[in-house]
Amino acid sequence: MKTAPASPNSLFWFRKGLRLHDNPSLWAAIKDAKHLYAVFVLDPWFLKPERVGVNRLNFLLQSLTDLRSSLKARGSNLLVLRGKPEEVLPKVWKDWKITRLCFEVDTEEYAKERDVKIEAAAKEAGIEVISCVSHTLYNTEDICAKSGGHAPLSYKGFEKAMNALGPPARTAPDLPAKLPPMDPSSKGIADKDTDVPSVSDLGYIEAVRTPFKGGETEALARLAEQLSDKGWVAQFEKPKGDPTAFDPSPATTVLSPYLKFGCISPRLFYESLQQVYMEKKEHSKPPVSLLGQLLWREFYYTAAAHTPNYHQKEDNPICKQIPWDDTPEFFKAWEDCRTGYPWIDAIMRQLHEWGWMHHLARHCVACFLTRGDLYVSWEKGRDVFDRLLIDGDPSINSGNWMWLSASSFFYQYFRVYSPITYGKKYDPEGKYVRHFLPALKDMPAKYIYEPWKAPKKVQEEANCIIGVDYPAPIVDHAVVSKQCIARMKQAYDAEKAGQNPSASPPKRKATGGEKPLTKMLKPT
Ligand SMILES: Cc1cc2nc3c(=O)[nH]c(=O)nc-3n(C[C@H](O)[C@H](O)[C@H](O)COP(=O)(O)OP(=O)(O)OC[C@H]3O[C@@H](n4cnc5c(N)ncnc54)[C@H](O)[C@@H]3O)c2cc1C
Repeated sequence: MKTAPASPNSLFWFRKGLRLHDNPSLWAAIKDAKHLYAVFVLDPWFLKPERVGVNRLNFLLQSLTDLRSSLKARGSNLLVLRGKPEEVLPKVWKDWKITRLCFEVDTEEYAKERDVKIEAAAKEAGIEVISCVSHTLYNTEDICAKSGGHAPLSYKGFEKAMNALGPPARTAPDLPAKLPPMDPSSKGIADKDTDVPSVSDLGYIEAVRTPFKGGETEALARLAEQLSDKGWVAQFEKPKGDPTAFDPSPATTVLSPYLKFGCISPRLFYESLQQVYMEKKEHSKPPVSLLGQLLWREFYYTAAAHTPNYHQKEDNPICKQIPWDDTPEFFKAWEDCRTGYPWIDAIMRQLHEWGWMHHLARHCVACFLTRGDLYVSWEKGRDVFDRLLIDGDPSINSGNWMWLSASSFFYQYFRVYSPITYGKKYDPEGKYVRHFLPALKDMPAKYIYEPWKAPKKVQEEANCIIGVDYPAPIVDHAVVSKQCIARMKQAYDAEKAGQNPSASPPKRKATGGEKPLTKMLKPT
């Protein structure tokens, strides 16, 4: 057997885990290393506005810029390479005489397939490969092992498995102030095209609008700031909290995009929370506490990594086979913020502009698209979120969409969010709606959630004619929500009886029994 060289030339491949703190794979890369080459590979497959929206791409590039300057401060650098990792990496490991390759474990389906290929090619080239778990609190396989060999499908089951494992591993120590250098004579390391590009360099023309900035520096500051109000942390309870809060800041931490890209370590978040709880003995508990939220992340990661076909309805053993409708006009109206329900359209506008919305706001639009009103497949909504969210994270996203559409995890399909009264409860004046839908900014509070009910004169005074300046509702919630519940019951019953309801989906036209309100409710 070939033994690893005493002073390896290490290649560290950043993918997620865009941070220097708590980075065990980076520690493995620098151990006794003579040289360290840190790279990120921009795969052109992802770099398309129809796959990744401008806000998330920009967030990623900001994170890379931040990482680059942190590495430079430690005598190293980050080289941004372009192309398919399977092609780019073998080229550089030959050029740079690499003998050790390190990266963080990624449990997403596409990443696992890619990493298996890279690992095999590296080993073939005589390169030692080391990868460590640090994107999740636990190795998802260990959770499954404590849960009878499968992913727990309830939070209780998850907690039981987790408790059997004990607390997660401690965060890795801080890295040394100086990292091993690159060999200055190495081919290509000073090339301009290894700099971090901008979104426009990558062909994006749309403006970046999200107020959130990517990077480890920003993430650490955000974590410190959010946890500095210890009373708030101790009392945190979801689903309490205001989904309409946006100015000056939302009601939850907005750590999700930083966790998605690994700008912040989940174990650092975990340890920081434990410190607060040590001080504040009276505190909320999972699943509703802030720690509970972090554990939901872990729950979905475990389910995704150990469920075949998790990201689709078909052949997914945990997903109910509900025969959703194929009504592209409904789907498009939802995606383009044109349902005529201000609460729904404002949330979708926040998604387009910020790439982030409060959890309960996500609930409302996901319920509306699927089992609540439009009866469109969760996979379609998931894809829109996947493209536009700055925290778009496949394991969490698909899991929550299955939950909200009552396809898995949650089965109370008869509990539907009202697109009229839900937002009003938190924000009777409609500040949130006015901000994200300026067409309605002068609509009196009385009509802000149901502008089609405003008399013509009121609409004129508000400079917002329904059907002209803002659409009339595409469906009548009071009617369609009842139809949807009945259809969900039918689908559940069919599944119980062993039938496959997907085989013959009942037809439902956009202009069916419920009549689109665009025609039904003429503005008076
Ligand atoms: C339909 C739908 C789709 C979603 N898609 C995503 C997604 O793509 N990426 C994503 O990170 N979250 C997703 N969520 C979960 C949740 O809405 C966000 O994680 C949360 O709103 C992010 O805001 P925050 O960081 O302020 O959360 P906080 O309440 O401050 O929670 C802290 C962290 O806990 C985790 N967390 C919180 N809620 C959940 C949850 N329900 N499931 C899993 N982890 C959770 C997140 O990592 C979050 O950053 C989705 C929810 C729904 C209903």
